[in-house]
Amino acid sequence: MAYRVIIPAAGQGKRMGAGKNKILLELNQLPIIIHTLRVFEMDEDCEGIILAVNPQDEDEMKSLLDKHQITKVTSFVSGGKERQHSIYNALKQVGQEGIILVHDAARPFLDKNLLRSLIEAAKTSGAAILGVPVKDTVKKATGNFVAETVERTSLWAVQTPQAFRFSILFEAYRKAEEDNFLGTDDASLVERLGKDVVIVEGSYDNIKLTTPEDLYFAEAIIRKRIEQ
Ligand SMILES: Nc1ccn([C@@H]2O[C@H](COP(=O)(O)OP(=O)(O)OP(=O)(O)O)[C@@H](O)[C@H]2O)c(=O)n1
Ligand SMILES: C[C@](O)(CO)[C@H](O)COP(=O)(O)O
Repeated sequence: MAYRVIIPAAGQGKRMGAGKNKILLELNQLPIIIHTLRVFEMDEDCEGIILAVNPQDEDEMKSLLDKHQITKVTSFVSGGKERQHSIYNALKQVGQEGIILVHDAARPFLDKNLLRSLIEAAKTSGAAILGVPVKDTVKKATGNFVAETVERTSLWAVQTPQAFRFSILFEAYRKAEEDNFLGTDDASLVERLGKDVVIVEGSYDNIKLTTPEDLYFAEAIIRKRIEQ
C-alpha cells in the first residue's frame, strides 16, 4: 500500500556531543541521514519523503541528496524547537488522505521488510507503531530512590516508523497544539484522542543513535550486514 513518510532531521544532536547535527555524522563512509533515506528511496510503495531540517543544514542536506541520488524527497520544511513541532510543520505541508509514516532520521537501520506489516496494521486500525519487548527491569524513582518496579511482561520499547491514517495523525497534532501537550512520540498524541494504537514487533537493530555509545552498536550492525 502506498504511503508517504515524514523524516524529522532537525535536531541538534546534543546528547551525541559531536558539535553538529548527529544525522550528518558518517557510518561506513555514508552520512546517517543517507542510510535512513535509502530505505524509503528503495521502497516502491513510498510515494514521497517530507524532510524536516534545520535551516543551517539545508544546503548540506540538498547536496547530499544530489550526491547520493535520493529522488523521493518532495519537500523540505523547517524544523521546530521540539521533534513534535518539526513533524507538525511537515504534516501541514502534506495535507492529503492516506497513510503517513513518521520515522526518525536518527534510526538508520530500519528493516524494509517490517514496513509491510506496520502499514497493514495502520490501514486496519488507523495507528500502528514498531516496538520491541523491554529486556531490562524498569523502575520508577522518586529522586534516586526506587518508587515502583514496573511489571515487565507488558512493557515495550517503542521505535519508529509510526504509521497512521493521515486524518487521525493530523487531528492528534492539532489537539496537542491546542492543549499545549508535548509528547515524546507521535502515538502518544493519538492515544490522547482515545484511539487504539497497534504495536508491531520490530527489530532490536532499529536503534536510535542518541549518545556516543550508540555508535559502537551502529558499527557492529554495519559489520553484521556487510558479512551477511
Ligand atoms: N526539534 C527537533 C528535535 C529532533 N528532531 C529529530 O527527531 C529525531 C529524534 O530526535 P533525537 O534523537 O532526540 O535527536 P536530537 O533532538 O538531535 O538529539 P538531542 O535531544 O540529543 O539533541 C531525530 O532524527 C532528530 O533529528 C527534529 O526533527 N526536530
Ligand atoms: C519517537 C521515539 O524514537 C520513540 O522511541 C523517541 O521517543 C524519540 O525521542 P527523542 O528524545 O526525541 O529522540
